[in-house]
Amino acid sequence: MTTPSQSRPISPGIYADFSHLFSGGATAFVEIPNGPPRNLEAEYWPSIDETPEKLEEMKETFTFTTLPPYDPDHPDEWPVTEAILMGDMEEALLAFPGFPTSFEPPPKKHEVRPIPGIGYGMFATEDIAVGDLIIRERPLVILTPIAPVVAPRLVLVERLTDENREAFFALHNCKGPDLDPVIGIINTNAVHATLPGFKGPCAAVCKEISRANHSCSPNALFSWDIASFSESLHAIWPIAKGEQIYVCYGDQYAPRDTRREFLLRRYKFHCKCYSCGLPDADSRRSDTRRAILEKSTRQDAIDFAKTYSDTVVHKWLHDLSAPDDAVIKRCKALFKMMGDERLLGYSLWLQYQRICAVYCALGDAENAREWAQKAAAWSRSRYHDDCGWDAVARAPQNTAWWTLRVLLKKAMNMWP
Ligand SMILES: C[S@@+](CC[C@H](N)C(=O)[O-])C[C@H]1O[C@@H](n2cnc3c(N)ncnc32)[C@H](O)[C@@H]1O
Repeated sequence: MTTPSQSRPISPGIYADFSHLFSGGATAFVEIPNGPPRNLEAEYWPSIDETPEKLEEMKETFTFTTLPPYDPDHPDEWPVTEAILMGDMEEALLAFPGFPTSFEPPPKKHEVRPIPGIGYGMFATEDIAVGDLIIRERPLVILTPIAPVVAPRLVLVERLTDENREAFFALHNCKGPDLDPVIGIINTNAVHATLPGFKGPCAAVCKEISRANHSCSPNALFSWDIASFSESLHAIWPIAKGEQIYVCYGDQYAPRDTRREFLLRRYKFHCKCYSCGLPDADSRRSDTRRAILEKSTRQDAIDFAKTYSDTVVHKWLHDLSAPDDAVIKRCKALFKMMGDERLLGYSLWLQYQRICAVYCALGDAENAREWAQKAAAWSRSRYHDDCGWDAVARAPQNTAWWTLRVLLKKAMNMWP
C-alpha cells in the first residue's frame, strides 16, 4: 500500500496510485468527468477547411436534399427537413456516426401563444426543472449561411411539404419588405446548428423552437444534435408554469449597450429584459458582473485546454496551507454571480467538476452528491446526456478524489 505524499504529481495516473482507497477492486470505480464530452465537440467531426477558394468552389456544388433519408421503419419521420448542402457535406453527414437516429418527441410542456406587440412566444404549461427537455424537433430547413445567397431559394421552399411550407411562411419576418421574404424569414428565425463537412455555423429554421423570444438572462438553451438531426430546447433555470421560455440571441456577456444595439440592428426590437431595464447605475454593475463571469470562466477553460487538467484544483490539493474551502469559495462566488445575473458562465462543466472534486477530496459526500446532481442536470441540457455525473452522484466515495486532501493532511499531521 502506498501512502499519498505531498510531492506526488496528481495526474491521470492517480487512479492507479490510489487504488487502495477502494475495496480490493470489488467497488466499481467512478470517474469524475474531466473536460467537456470530447466526441460532441466540433473538432472531432470530419471537416474541410473553408478557405476563400474552397468556399468559391463549394458555391458551385450546392444540392437540395431531403433529410433524414427515407427509412421504411420510420415512415412518419419523412419528409421533414429540406437542406441545402455543399461540397462534401452530404457524404460527411451520411457517414456521421449514428445518423439518422430516431427519437420520440418529449411530452408537450409548452404552448406557443400570441403576445401583444411581439408576435408569438413560447410559454411553459407546467413547472419545468433545470435540465428538462422542453422540446425536440427536426428543422423545417437547414442550410449554410452562404446557401441562400447562391442557391435558388424558391426551390428550397417549393420542395417543402404543403404543411411545412405553410409553417415556414407563418414564421415571423423582422426584415421588412426590402429583403426577399425567404431570406427575411431565415435571418429572423435561424437557430444555430452544425453539420459535418462545413466548419462554420449552419442555420436551422424550426416550426416551434424558432418561436422562442430573446432575453439577456435566458432560462433555456438550444442544442443541436447531428445524429438525430434535431434541435432541442432545455431549461437552464427553473421555469414556472405560465412563464415565458426565453433564449439568448446574441453575446450574453457583452455590455448592455452593445447587446441592445445588436438586437435592434439584427432583430429589430428594443430589449426590455430585466437586465436591460435596470437603472444606469445598476446596469453598470450588471455589465461588470457579466464581464467577470466571461473572463473568469473563459480563462479557466483556456487554462484547462492547455493540459486537459484543472490546475486550480490540483494546486489547491497540494497546497496544504491553503484554506480547505478556498476553491469552494471561489466557485460559489461565481455561481452566486451567475444567480444574481441569472446568467450561466462559460464552460460550467469545469466549475462543476472542480467543486465536486474538492468536496470528494474533503470526504464530504453530501455536498459532492449535490454538485454532481447539478452537473448531471446541466450536462443533460447541454449534451443530451448526464455525461457520467449520475454515477458520481450515486457514489462520490468511489471516485479517485475521495478523501485525498484528508489523507494528505493526515500524513502531514495537519488534519484535526
Ligand atoms: C425568432 S423570432 C421569435 C418569435 C417571434 N416573436 C414570433 O412571433 O414568431 C425573433 C423575433 O421575435 C421578436 N422578439 C424576440 N424577442 C423579443 C423581445 N424580447 N422583445 C420584443 N420582441 C422580441 C423580434 O421581432 C424578433 O425579430
